[in-house]
Amino acid sequence: MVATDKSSKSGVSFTEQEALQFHQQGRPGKLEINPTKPMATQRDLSLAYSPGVAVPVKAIAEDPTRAFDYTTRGNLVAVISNGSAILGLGNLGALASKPVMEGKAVLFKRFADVDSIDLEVDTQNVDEFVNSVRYLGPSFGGINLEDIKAPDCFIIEQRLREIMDIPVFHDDQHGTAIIAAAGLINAFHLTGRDIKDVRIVCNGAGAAGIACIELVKAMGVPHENVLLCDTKGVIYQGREEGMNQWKSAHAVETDARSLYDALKGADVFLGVSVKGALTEDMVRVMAPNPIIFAMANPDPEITPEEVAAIRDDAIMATGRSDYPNQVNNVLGFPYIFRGALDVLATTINDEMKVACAEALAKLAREEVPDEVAAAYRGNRPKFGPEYIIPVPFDPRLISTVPPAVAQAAMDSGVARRPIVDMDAYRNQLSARRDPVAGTLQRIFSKVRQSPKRVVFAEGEEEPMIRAAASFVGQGLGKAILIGRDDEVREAAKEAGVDIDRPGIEILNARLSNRNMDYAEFLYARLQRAGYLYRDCQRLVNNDRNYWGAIMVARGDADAMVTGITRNYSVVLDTVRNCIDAKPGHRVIGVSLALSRGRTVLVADTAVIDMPTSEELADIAEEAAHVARRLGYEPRVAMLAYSTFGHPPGERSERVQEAVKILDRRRVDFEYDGEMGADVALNPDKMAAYPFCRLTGPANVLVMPAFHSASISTKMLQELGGSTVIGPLLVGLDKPVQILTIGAKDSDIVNMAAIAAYNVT
Ligand SMILES: NC(=O)C1=CN([C@@H]2O[C@H](COP(=O)(O)OP(=O)(O)OC[C@H]3O[C@@H](n4cnc5c(N)ncnc54)[C@H](OP(=O)(O)O)[C@@H]3O)[C@@H](O)[C@H]2O)C=CC1
Ligand SMILES: CC(=O)C(=O)O
Ligand SMILES: [Mg+2]
Repeated sequence: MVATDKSSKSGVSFTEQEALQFHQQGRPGKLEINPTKPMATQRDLSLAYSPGVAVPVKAIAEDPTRAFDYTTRGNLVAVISNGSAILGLGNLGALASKPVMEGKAVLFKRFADVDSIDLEVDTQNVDEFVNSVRYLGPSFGGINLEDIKAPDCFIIEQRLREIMDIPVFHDDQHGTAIIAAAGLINAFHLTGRDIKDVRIVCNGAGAAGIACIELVKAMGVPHENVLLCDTKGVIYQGREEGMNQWKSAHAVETDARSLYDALKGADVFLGVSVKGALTEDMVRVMAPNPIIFAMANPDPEITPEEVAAIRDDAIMATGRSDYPNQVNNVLGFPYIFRGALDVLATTINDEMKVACAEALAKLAREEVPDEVAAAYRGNRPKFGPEYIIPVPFDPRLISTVPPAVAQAAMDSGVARRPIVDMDAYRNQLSARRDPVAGTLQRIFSKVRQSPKRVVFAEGEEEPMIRAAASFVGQGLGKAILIGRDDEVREAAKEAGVDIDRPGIEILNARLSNRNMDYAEFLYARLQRAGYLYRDCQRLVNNDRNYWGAIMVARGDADAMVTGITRNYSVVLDTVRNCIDAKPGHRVIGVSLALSRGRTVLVADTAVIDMPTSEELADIAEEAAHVARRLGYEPRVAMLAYSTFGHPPGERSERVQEAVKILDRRRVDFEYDGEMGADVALNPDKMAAYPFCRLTGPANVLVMPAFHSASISTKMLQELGGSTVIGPLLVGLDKPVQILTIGAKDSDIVNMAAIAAYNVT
């Protein structure tokens, strides 16, 4: 396929082939199902399946609410579509809608830890669709209808809501309306408008359009102040063409016939139609300080650039993540369902929707605290025209929106299991956030604020090329691919990457005029280590890792990633021949192990084989420093097979001695040991040692030796389901990150960002 660049001025760009590759790589698609109970022994099987499973069966038969205790039902939402209105792409059928529905399912998981499965129902017949869904009630805690065209969606939703005793929510209607309402509340606030006086034009009289204007009218906008338009123009009283009962309900008496007519003097444009539907001429005739929400996906009715070119007084929002003010239902559905599921709500009613809109609007008006600022691109956002709505990555959403929704469900009498302790509930919600994404998001945001030039040393390798393109596409900086021009181009073609996009440079070391300088630089460092000038020349010319590391050492690049084709220790030796340790630091490897609700740093996972006590203390200091760079307040556990002297042994004594060294150094972080990993991580076990100086479970684990560090992180990854990032190489004077052989392009991008962020 021809590589078409889907780019925008704000940085995130990709080719069509990259989008396909993203979906194809690894397991095709975006989700898989994992068991939550062990299935290892005969006993496990007896409990999970016959005969043990009969016990919950009988319990549920006696009391159906027990299904929420013994099955996935309470946390499971189906995303169901027939593909009749896929985004703004039209009726492309059930199968073609699957990528969107899978996407929605993973967003449920990512943002609110709601398990979700997509179901594509292959019928365009309303009755058949209703009948396919109505009998699925026992399987799910909620039904999210998606991308079903109007007016069918109104009938389908209404019928299913009547029949089913779980929330049925057509997100394109209510999700969109809720988020748009939140944005409007704030835009009115900023422009000093009274909701009773505003004149709104909504283009698109489908699922999203009808729901948006119903909600704004419910909020106080007078009926006659809202003009609704569709492909035939304004919906006026008496119009006959292309009408249905839902449109008729919003027909008004007016002389306006076209969208242009309707927009003369209008305060608000709500676009839920198609790309390009709003023209510059139309924007010109709107009232001063117009509010323009161009929400069609994937491309808006008009772009912010186009609006900015003709007037500077508009408040502009789109449905896209790469512009300010993203009015997208992803801000709503994960949290609305989270709140609804957590109180076993029978439905999602208007009170819950309004509570969600108000909670979102309020959040955007609040000061952005430090730990949240990092989730926003560029500078810390401040409530204003460019920031009227929180961004999807705002980590506060999970602890603020579901409680508001749950409270509204309780107050309006639809909660089957009310929440007793709201504060405790908020804390539980925070722990549901995916820490992998949170940590990386923070790093990515920081790097975007000061983009770097990063060497991707193995420039002829396809994963490196894809990673370089993704790094540049995400606005993280410039990528320098080291390799022969024609080889890199050939590999880029295979990878579907537009290698000539701005921000990517191909550098052929052999042809560079810096060869001699670099060889001399290397010779000066290695001449007393048995290397001849010629050896250095050969290394510089032939070994891309030497070239890249010297570029970084000399300041010709800011950072480097490499390692997908060579052994870690070989690359590490190369790097150390070119770059020293930072003065006063020790070079070590720190791995980040991320599992649900928890991130721990493990050290040293890369360099020192059998550390002495002195070295263990150094490792603790380095790792604590990295923890702080990553935004964690370190609580360091010095690990051993023993805990506080028992059972005794030589390895444990070394660790005890390391603790004494840290005492003498008067370091400024919490540490203690020696202790076992269970004591370090489990507060109940730590409680058996009341003298332990850690104030909570450790988040930095210093291993007694390289082998235990390496073995334990690999086991965590393979058996424990943790994501392990690293080892990150820390303590070097200039940032270089080494990957493991066979790393995927997404791992490379993460490491490149970490290198650019410079954790040291
Ligand atoms: N940002 C967000 O969160 C969301 C955005 N959307 C976007 O909103 C749009 C509509 O989605 P949805 O309501 O589900 O789709 P529907 O198919 O239900 O409705 C589409 C509506 O748009 C109208 N329309 C199409 N082309 C034009 C045009 N050129 N000028 C005026 N009206 C037009 C149609 O008119 P007619 O009735 O005459 O056929 C119809 O009323 C899509 O682009 C979708 O991506 C949807 C949900 C959420
Ligand atoms: C965001 C969404 O649901 C849509 O565009 O259809
Ligand atoms: Mg949709």
